[in-house]
Amino acid sequence: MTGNRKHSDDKPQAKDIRIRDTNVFYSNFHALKDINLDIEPGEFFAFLGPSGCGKTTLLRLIAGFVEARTGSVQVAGSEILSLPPWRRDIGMVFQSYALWPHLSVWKNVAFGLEERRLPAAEIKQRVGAALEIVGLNHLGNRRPSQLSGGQQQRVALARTIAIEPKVLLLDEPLSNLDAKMRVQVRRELRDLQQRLGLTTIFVTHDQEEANTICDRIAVFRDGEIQQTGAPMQLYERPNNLFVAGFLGTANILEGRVEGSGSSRAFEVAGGGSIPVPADAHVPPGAKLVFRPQYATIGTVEPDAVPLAGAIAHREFLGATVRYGVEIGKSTVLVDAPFHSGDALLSPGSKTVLGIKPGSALWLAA
Ligand SMILES: Nc1ncnc2c1ncn2[C@@H]1O[C@H](COP(=O)(O)OP(=O)(O)OP(=O)(O)O)[C@@H](O)[C@H]1O
Repeated sequence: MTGNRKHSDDKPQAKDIRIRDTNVFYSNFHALKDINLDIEPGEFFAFLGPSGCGKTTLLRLIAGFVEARTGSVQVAGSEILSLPPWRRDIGMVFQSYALWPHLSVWKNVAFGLEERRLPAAEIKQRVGAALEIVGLNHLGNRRPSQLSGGQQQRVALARTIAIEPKVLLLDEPLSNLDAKMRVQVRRELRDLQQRLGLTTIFVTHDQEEANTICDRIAVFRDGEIQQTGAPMQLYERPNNLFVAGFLGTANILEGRVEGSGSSRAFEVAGGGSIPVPADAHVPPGAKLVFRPQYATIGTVEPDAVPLAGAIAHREFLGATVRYGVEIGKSTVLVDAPFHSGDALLSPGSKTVLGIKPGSALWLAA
């Protein structure tokens, strides 16, 4: 992108981030608890979790706006917690974009470079290159108020890229955009991140956003990381009920495991029994969890177990019909494929679900 990059492919060398035994308090409130996390060079990594779980606090800790009581954060092998924010070489894009309203797009992008007192020729080159990367070179003279939300977001990105950070931090950067723009801009973000090869952390509470653009995700809850993994891994093999419920729709059947060894069975609260596969690891207090597409409705395949239920509600979604089905004390969601001419099941009618024990998850809180 600019003259002082050392690599032949014109990409900065991607940096890794290592976070160890990190605790953050706001007065007496324990906001981050024993965080340990490795982010690989060039990874697009998401901090995902509900509001107030500590995602932004960890991002701000890395950026230098929050202090840790214990622990360490290393970027490319160097400890950064003792450095002030401006010496960390970390670029952060805020939810609000934080653009200067009275400055042109060009001036907004140049601002951080002027602060660093770079030579005018280099500023010109870097601003031009950064605006080129985000496709806004033709709008350099406009003010932020004369841009769409997506364009403003790209100016904020350009401003951050221009300082050539080692690491890019994005704090819910799409939340001010409407649904259609969000989908478009998130693809652009992914594409840009790949081209720049920058290690990037993306904070979001939207699992679809995290799933679609990130290589790996850390799921947060109450200041702790519950699980870290690739989106598919978290979806297919969640550690607990919270992670299962946060990534996609998870049906939880109330009940308990009884028996032992090869005769274990999950006794469904309100009626029904499902054998537990011999190799299944079942934590104490586990519930049976399954995804809506892993049960059949009205038919039971040979390796599945029947459970009697009643239709509580239905939603016609086009390619599928999503039924709410009451099974004992639980209501679960099941997707049935829809073909033209199919008769839909009516709320109140009795039905049977087919559940394959092998596709079930056994998860505790
Ligand atoms: N400056 C502060 N002083 C005291 N408590 C704070 C401060 N900043 C954040 N908190 C609290 O710390 C917890 C974590 O906040 P944080 O902003 O990291 O959450 P988050 O997961 O990013 O949430 P959101 O998605 O709503 O932004 C919350 O309970 C919040 O109220």
